[in-house]
Amino acid sequence: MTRWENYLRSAAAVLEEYDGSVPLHHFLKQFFKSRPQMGSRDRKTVQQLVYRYYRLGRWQMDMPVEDRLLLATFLCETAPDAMLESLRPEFAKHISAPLAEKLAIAQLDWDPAAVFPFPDHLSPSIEADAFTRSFFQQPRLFIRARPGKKKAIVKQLEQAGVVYATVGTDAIALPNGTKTEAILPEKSWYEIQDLSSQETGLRFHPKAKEYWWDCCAASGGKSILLHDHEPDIRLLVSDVRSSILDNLRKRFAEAGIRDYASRTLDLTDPGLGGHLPHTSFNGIILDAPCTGSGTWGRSPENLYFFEAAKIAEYAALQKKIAKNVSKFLAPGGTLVYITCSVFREENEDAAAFLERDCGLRIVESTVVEGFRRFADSMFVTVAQRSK
Ligand SMILES: C[S@@+](CC[C@H](N)C(=O)[O-])C[C@H]1O[C@@H](n2cnc3c(N)ncnc32)[C@H](O)[C@@H]1O
Repeated sequence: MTRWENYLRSAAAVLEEYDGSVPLHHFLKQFFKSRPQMGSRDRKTVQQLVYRYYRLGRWQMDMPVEDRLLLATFLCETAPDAMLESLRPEFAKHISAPLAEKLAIAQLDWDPAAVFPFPDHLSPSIEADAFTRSFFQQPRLFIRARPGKKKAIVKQLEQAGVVYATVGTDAIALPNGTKTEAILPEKSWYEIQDLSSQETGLRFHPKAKEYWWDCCAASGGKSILLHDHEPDIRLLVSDVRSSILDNLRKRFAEAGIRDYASRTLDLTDPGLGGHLPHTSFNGIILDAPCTGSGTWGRSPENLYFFEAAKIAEYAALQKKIAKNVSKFLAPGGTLVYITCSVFREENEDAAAFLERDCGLRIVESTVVEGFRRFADSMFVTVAQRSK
C-alpha cells in the first residue's frame, strides 16, 4: 500500500469512529494518542484530510469516502498537493483555479443547502451562497497587538521569516499552525484573537473610573480588549465555569492586569443581584453562549452534525440572560451584546428582545462578516438604557 493510500485509510478510520459528540480536535488528539506509530507529518496529513471532508457538509455523500476526501482536497486547497498529483492528476493541474471553475471540472451539481443546511436561519444581511462557499477555505490565525507593541511584534515575525499580513490597526494574520509562543515569547505583547472578535471591541467606549462587567468572560479575550481601551476602569469578570476563570486569571497575569474582581455566576439565576459587588454598571459586555455558527469555518464538523433545534435552545437562553443582566445597567449605560453566530434568532431577534422586553434603545446592530476575509463572523449590538 502506498503512503497516500495509507493516509486515506487512516482518515476513513477517523470518519468511521467520530460521532460529533465532542469537538473534532479533541477526538483527533485521542485518536492519534492511541496510534503512536504515526509521525507528526502523518498526523498532520490525516487531520487535514478529515477537516476538508467535513468542509463539504453533507454534499456528495453518495461518493466513496476516498473519492470524497480527494474531491475535498481539490476544492479546499489552492497550493500544489502531492497526494492529489499522484492520485488525481486531472484535478491537481487545476488546483489554483477559482472554485466555480473547479466545480465545473469535477462535473458536479452545486448544492449549497447540502453544504450549509441552515440558510433560512441566516441573519438577513448575509449572502447565503458566499457564506456557504467560505467553508471551503480555512480561516487564518489572528493575533491582536497590544497598545504600542505592533512594531516590535512585526520585527520578531520578520526575523523568524514568518509570512504575515497586518489588518486594520492592531490585527496581524499569520499562517495557520504558526508556533506563536516560540516566535513571540513576550506574551504581554499580544493576544490570540480572531479579527472579527477584535472588531467587536470598536464598540467598547469605557471612560476612566467607570464600572464595567464582562458577564460571560470565559478566559477574558473581550475583557483584555476593554482594558486596553481604558485601563483605569472598575472591572468585574464572571462566567458560570470556574475552571475557565482560572484560565482568565493566568491570562490576565500574563497581560499585566491585576486590578479586577471575579465571580463564578450563573446568569440565569433570578437571585443574581445578591452575588454582585455592585448593582449598577456603566457598561456590560454580554458575549453570549451561542451556537458558534460564525466560527464553523474552524470547526466544520458542525456542518455535518449540528441539529437545528439547538438554535431555539440558545436563543431562549440568550433572552433569559439578557433580561436578567440588563437590570444592572445604570441609566445612560451601554450593554454590548455579542455572538459568534450567523443565525437571525441569536442576532437580530435578540436585539429586538433587548429593545422590546428589556427597555433598552438599540444604537447599532452589525453582522461582522468574517467569512469574506478568512475570519470568524460575529454579531454585535449596542443597546443603551435611557438617562
Ligand atoms: C462566547 S463565550 C465568551 C467568550 C469570551 N467573552 C471571550 O472573549 O473569549 C460564552 C461564555 O458564556 C458562559 N456561559 C454559558 N452559560 C452561562 C450562564 N448560564 N451563566 C453565565 N455564563 C454562562 C460560557 O461558560 C462561556 O464561557
